[in-house]
Amino acid sequence: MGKGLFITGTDTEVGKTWVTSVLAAAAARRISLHNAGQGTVLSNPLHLWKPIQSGSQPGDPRADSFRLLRGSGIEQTEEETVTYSLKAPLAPWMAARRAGTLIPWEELLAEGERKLASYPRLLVEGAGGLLVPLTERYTVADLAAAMGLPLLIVARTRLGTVNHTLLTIEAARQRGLRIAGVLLNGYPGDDDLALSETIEMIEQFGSVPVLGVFPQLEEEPVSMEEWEAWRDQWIEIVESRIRMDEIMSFF
Ligand SMILES: Nc1ncnc2c1ncn2[C@@H]1O[C@H](COP(=O)(O)OP(=O)(O)OP(=O)(O)O)[C@@H](O)[C@H]1O
Ligand SMILES: C[C@H](N)[C@@H](CCCCCC(=O)O)NC(=O)O
Ligand SMILES: [Mg+2]
Repeated sequence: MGKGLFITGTDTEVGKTWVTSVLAAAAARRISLHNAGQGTVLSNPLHLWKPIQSGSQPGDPRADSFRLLRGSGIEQTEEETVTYSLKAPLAPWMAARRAGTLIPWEELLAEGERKLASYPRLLVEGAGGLLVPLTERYTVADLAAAMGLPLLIVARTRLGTVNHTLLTIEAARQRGLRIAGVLLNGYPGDDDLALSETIEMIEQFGSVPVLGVFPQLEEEPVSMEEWEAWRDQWIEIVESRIRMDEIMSFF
């Protein structure tokens, strides 16, 4: 069985797609360097999966399936990246219901199992936060639990995030989920004291490590060349500010 991490967030729009793609880019680079040192070349060192996306279709530059691949530089198709795409920008259960369908839960789990068995490393991005309903019975947390993957929780840096993060941690623990750690995203660089206090509160009350802080940067690029430069810039940030060894010990 391959190893993997399930990336969730304290909310929708916290930066899960952004964080997942730059972690994948940095991890792929590390793996390629390691393999080259050993004289082996692996074309796909890791695989990305967005089980369900709502509000966009493959091919749309705003779709998570598109941005995950552009941001990471990982070579896989968008069709391999996302399993179900739903038109309405809503919780997947409701987006599916509005489309007159239901996400087939057993098939979704089977696809997750297949991916875990097929790839040495898998990064999975949820939709919205941990308790977002995917079907009339199951949430994002149930998918992470069924796949047996530890959680990486992406949170904001602004006021309010301590509460959101601790609630997410508590809900995860209640469901028996393991937590690899928390990543804070979008720090505007304006108050280092408040940032370190936020980290201290999350670590002390949540008993989880905060594995790094991503700064707030300019908006995402458009052209291929811009995406490449964007990636390089983020790989440097990951290598200098994120505890990548600890993150990679999980996948
Ligand atoms: N560090 C950052 N600096 C600047 N903008 C960012 C940063 N991280 C994310 N963004 C922007 O914030 C928006 C939301 O990010 P993203 O799409 O990654 O959120 P998400 O948690 O994946 O949301 P969803 O629940 O829809 O999957 C995007 O427009 C993204 O470009
Ligand atoms: C539409 C969003 N972008 C997201 C789903 C977010 C659902 C949030 C529901 C809620 O917590 O109220 N979809 C997705 O990640 O594909
Ligand atoms: Mg996303």
